[in-house]
Amino acid sequence: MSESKTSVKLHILDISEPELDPSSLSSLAETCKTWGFFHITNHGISSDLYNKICSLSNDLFSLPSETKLKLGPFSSIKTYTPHFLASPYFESLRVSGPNFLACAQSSADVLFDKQSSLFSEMLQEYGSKMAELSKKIMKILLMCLGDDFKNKFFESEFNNCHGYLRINNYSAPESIEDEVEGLGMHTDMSCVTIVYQDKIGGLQVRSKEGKWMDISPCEGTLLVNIGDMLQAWSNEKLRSSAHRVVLRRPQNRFSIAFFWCFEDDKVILAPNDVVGKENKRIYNPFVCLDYLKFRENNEKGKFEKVGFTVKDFAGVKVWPSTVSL
Ligand SMILES: O=C(O)CCC(=O)C(=O)O
Ligand SMILES: [Fe+2]
Repeated sequence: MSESKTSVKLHILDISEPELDPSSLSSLAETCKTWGFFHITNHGISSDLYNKICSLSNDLFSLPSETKLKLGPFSSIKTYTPHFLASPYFESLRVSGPNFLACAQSSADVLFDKQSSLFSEMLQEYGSKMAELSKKIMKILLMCLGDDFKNKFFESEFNNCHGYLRINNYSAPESIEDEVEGLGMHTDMSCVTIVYQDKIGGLQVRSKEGKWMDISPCEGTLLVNIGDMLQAWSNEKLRSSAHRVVLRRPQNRFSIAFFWCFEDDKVILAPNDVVGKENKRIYNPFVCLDYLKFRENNEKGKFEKVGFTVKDFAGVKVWPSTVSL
């Protein structure tokens, strides 16, 4: 595997600030256009809540495979992604909102005879805080795109967004001589994703030139990235970057990703004001669910691999202006 020894330095946004000055907004806009990733600080999620969720999730992931397979991918409930589907080192549990409690509890009920509701209650707290954070982040991103865009577009375009969580468990590689892929290259299909990663590291973003850059864990911050839906809606003023996870240490890695998405029947079309007079629209309008299905069908149940991205699905084809025959 090609190794990267370079870390990228990303903008750190203080999400508790009521007003952002123009220079912070322009620096954030630049980071979003170049990398599509940034950190947020003062986010209100305690490390205590995260650690408790990790420890309870660990009880779940430690169960025998046959037990976990009751949750998917071939059962009716479909909240579990086993090893070997995305990567031999990766398994995950999905918890959908807005009722994170009910969703987590229905998974726990299948696996455990007697289970307290602590796990589900914590995921409810985590999920609802993430939904609130996503709204704040989206409003700030709209301010980055244009002066009055928060007032103009938040209620009308983003009010019906919904979120789901994926708790990711990466097993330790047997040998550390070479790094292994914990999660292959992909883009997220969301508007925004918020990732809480532990201290192990290994998340990498692909630069525009195709170079893999490390995103080192940054104490006290959460990582935010732009997904495909927002890349299309913003006419690529915000970038949905390919990323992956590499494992280099003989240790388990753990992360929780929250995906904030448009509603299934939403027609995604960049508003004229967002496209701007001097630019051309680079995506055709499309229905959110059609894109999700396109990804699912093209990956044969696999993970979100690049190759069938939103650009392949809805990008306006550019024909050469002169064709030599
Ligand atoms: O585990 C991570 O740090 C990132 C996970 C990720 O990219 C995803 O779940 O889409
Ligand atoms: Fe991702």
